[in-house]
Amino acid sequence: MKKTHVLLIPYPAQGHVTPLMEAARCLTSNGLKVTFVNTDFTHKRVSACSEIHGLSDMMQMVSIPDGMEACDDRSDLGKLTKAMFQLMPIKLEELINEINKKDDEKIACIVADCYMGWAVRVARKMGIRLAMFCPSSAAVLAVIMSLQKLMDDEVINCNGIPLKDQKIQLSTTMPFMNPTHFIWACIGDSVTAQLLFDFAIIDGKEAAEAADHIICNSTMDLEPGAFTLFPKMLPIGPLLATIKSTRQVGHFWNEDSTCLTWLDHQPVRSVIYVAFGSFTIFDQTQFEELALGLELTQNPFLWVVRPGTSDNIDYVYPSGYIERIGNRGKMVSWAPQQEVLNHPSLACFMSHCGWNSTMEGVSNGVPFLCWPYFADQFFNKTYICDIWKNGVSLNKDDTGIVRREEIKSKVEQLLSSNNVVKENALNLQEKVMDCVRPGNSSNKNLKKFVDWVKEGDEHVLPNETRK
Ligand SMILES: O=c1ccn([C@@H]2O[C@H](COP(=O)(O)OP(=O)(O)O[C@H]3O[C@H](CO)[C@@H](O)[C@H](O)[C@H]3O)[C@@H](O)[C@H]2O)c(=O)[nH]1
Repeated sequence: MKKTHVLLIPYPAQGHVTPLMEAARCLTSNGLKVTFVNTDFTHKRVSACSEIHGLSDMMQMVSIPDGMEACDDRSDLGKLTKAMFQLMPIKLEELINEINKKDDEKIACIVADCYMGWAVRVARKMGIRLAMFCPSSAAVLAVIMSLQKLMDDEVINCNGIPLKDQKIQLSTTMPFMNPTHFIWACIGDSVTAQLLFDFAIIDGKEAAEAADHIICNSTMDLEPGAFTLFPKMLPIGPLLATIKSTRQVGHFWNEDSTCLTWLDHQPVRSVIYVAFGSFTIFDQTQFEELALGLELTQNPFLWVVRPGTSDNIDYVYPSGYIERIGNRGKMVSWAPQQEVLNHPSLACFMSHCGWNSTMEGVSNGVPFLCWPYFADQFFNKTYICDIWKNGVSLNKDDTGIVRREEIKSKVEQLLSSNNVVKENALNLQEKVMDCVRPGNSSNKNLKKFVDWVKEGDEHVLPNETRK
């Protein structure tokens, strides 16, 4: 029997590839055939790190060039985004033509990352239906979809630069947002911010408007305001491999699974898990303060010290540190994070608040110590500390450093016996995990989305508002 064939294309970053691969697994387990298109560069990284565990034969992984030279620095997100915008539409069209020539099951639908909005032009030109995937919070996409209103209200100018230093609300049911925390406004320098605004955000808005549906790694309970404001956004999250007792796929670095055995030997709810996703870079001073702060806490800790990205920072631990810490601390270069967060010995998560880490921590009832670095992470911290109240913030001093005493004091505050934040984290976990149970909101939204892909436009998709 013929299968409906869907093409999925993520932005080439860790926090985009992994959740879209998980979405792909949800689609294949619902009977769809998936072609997953990475950039050549990402494809090599992913293939080098993982035998792609548990991928169904309904899913093929392919790649196209990203428009950069082999020697170019892909951590320059502005340049990368512009290069992809210029070359990838042509390459994607060629790829689809090639697939359609060979394969009886022609591409019926493109599901593009909302930061790869240029896909809308390919979909239109080739007459293929388009849906989008939102790897960040629905609130971030709600901001992108409200660009015109934000310009009309003079919150931002036509280049996306914030004009007001006061918090705004997109609707009365949405949280207050600081325009200086809009995603493009806090990515790197002004040149990078402008390139991202011009080549990802503007197109992302157009594509989100044109797309029939936008599937989101979120839940109705977490972001009711955003999903009510834009009902074409369908929460299907949390997208977690651990829900299906499988392993997360699509890593850019090799996971060090020895930390799971180490966790097995730690007391229940004792370990501080410290990980800052795939982009965060600290300078040596900050690195040392963090090391010494963890030492001061007296708790066991598991710390992901990811190899430096483009600037190849080789961190130096404080003198005698490794000997003093001994087995109380475990440092790894990349952890199987979803399994770590699911481990009973976890007490809290010191995190940069990337959206995937946020969803993974929330889904496991782990309270957060928030330390945002860039992009949407400042807003995600607002969700955690001010709206859901399942975490506390680590504050910088006047020189921009989070000091060791701050780390010690916030860990103690968070882990003290009667802390309501821990209780909030457990309550939130229950609500969020309930959404994926058969018949509940995320599960229904996924099924409706799959039906729409399979059967075409006759399916009207009102957003599944309540469980
Ligand atoms: O040792 C580690 C550390 C992380 N992860 C995984 O890597 C992903 C990281 O994603 P995320 O927490 O979202 O962080 P980033 O990689 O920094 O993600 C980028 O993309 C996200 C989605 O758009 C944004 O929310 C972030 O701000 C942006 O930095 C998660 O699934 C983690 O489980 C591991 O498996 N092992």
